[in-house]
Amino acid sequence: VRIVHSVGDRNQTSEEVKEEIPACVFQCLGTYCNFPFNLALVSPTGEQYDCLLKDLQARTEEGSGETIYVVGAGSDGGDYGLDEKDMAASVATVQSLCKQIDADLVLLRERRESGGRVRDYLIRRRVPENDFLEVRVAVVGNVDAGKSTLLGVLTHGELDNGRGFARQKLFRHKHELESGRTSSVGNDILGFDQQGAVVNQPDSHGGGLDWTRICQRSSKVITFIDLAGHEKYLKTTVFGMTGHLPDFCMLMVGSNAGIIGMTKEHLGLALALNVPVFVVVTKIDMCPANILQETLKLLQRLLKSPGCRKIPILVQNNDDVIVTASNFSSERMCPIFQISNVTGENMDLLKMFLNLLSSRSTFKDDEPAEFQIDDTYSVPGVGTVVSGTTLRGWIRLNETLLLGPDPLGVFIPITVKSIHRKRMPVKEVRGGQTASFALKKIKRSAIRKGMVMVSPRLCPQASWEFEAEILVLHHPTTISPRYQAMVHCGSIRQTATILSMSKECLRTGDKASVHFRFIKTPEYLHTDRRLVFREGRTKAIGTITKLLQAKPQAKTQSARKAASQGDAANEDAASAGSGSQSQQVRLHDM
Ligand SMILES: Nc1nc2c(ncn2[C@@H]2O[C@H](COP(=O)(O)OP(=O)(O)OP(=O)(O)O)[C@@H](O)[C@H]2O)c(=O)[nH]1
Repeated sequence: VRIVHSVGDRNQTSEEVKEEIPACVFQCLGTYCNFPFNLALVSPTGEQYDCLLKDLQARTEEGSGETIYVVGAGSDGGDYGLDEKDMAASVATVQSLCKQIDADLVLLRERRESGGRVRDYLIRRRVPENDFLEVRVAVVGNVDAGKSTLLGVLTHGELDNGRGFARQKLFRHKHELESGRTSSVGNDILGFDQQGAVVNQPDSHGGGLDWTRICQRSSKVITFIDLAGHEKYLKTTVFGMTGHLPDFCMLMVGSNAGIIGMTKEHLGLALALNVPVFVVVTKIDMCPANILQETLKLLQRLLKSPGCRKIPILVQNNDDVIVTASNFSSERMCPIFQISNVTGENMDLLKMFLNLLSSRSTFKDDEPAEFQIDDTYSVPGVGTVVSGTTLRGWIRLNETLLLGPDPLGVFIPITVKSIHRKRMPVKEVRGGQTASFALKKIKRSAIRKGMVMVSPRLCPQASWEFEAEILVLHHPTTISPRYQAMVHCGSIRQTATILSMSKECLRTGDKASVHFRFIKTPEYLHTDRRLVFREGRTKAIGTITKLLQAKPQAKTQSARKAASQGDAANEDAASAGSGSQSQQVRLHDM
């Protein structure tokens, strides 16, 4: 549980406190220094100020550039409150701390407690122009739950009429997406400025959204990964949940229809992949009260069940939003919103919550780059373009990375010709950010989803075989060696065969160590990565425990031929002209 920082009890004097504090409390060591004394923010000593600053730095780093900060609460988490004068002094201290780390302070709420006022602030670091915090939210739920409608309402700022008005806008947008310039998984963006106001403004003529403008004005951009609700698209949904690395999952439930169809399936998938889930119950304007209560009751029961072990919280007001958002990354808390896309009821609570979500990806400056490819494009005049997620490190323009593995397990050097982030040209991207790269000297057909581009420092190797600890969630009969099913791991999606297992056969609910082998090509894998193993209604989840390496092989004749064809194709693309900027801007990176 992310602990909301609390300083400023009213129960002790600073002098009493100083005597009690062991010296180690002041050695921040990069962790929180939770002052067990009052007035820490009112008039901190130099040493205390430094400690508070280090603490704030650590907390904003952990929260990918932001944190929720409580002024006037007890160090034990209890609310004590400050009088007006001490509150003003404390806020001045926090403002000064924020200035040091180039962050802004936004008041979220003020409460009155027995000892005075308590305030919650959002502290958000300023981002350079053309940069923004990025949070990915996968949108799942059964057909007709109102997914497209909600995304239309959120991103276009106009309410629905209950007959598909809001989603039409999205479809117009999607139609653009479908004209070959996007991934098969639809996505939409919602930008928030530094104060938490929505910046999306569709143009008055076509109703489209200018992504570049949104990104330029935003401090934070939420990307909704709109996954299909229909069962026949489950493969795409699983790919979206594993390959697009969502930070969070928004599970939509129609209040009148309840928990039907794919709802449980999608929830199970999010749980299997350890993606924190929040639920949005829609259509409350048209649902009789008793049916709504029944849906909520069943939903809460499902979330609390041993399979889910969540703590459902019905979000009713701003206080609930702040509490749930502060503790959401813990995965156990599961906020439930009840909204109407037609009347707009509770939409502000949902927007406030989205603004407070911070990315779960952590970033270290010195890590070697790793980028996973989830889609490829061939853009006239530009050449081959790949889109995907930067898992770690920095990737810069004109940098040379290793792309692979090809069917022989070989990685080849590749140069990044241009980079786009949300359709905006940029010079670099870093871990946690999605991007599109135009690549030099490679044919689109030589690249497939699941390949990676990594720093040569990583000396990447491809694996045909691996071991994983798996848990069978569902299988109608038994699984035994030679069984084949689709392995989803990150953006890898390939059939694998079970070679051997630590048990003779596996049934629903069984756990085992399993030795897999890919059937078509070796893949670039990591231990500790989650995987989903599925075939029809059969599903298992697991974690990779061991890679069984296939040595990188010397280039064979056919590989050389493929590479030279790539060169030729690329030269063609280059000679077709380089008026690429506008075309690339239209590209849909995630
Ligand atoms: N009255 C009312 N109607 C709604 C609400 N939300 C969505 N609808 C309507 O419900 C219908 C289905 O909504 P969609 O947004 O298409 O549902 P979906 O979940 O995206 O469905 P798929 O894309 O097929 O998975 C549309 O006619 C919407 O106008 C709501 O809050 N209230």
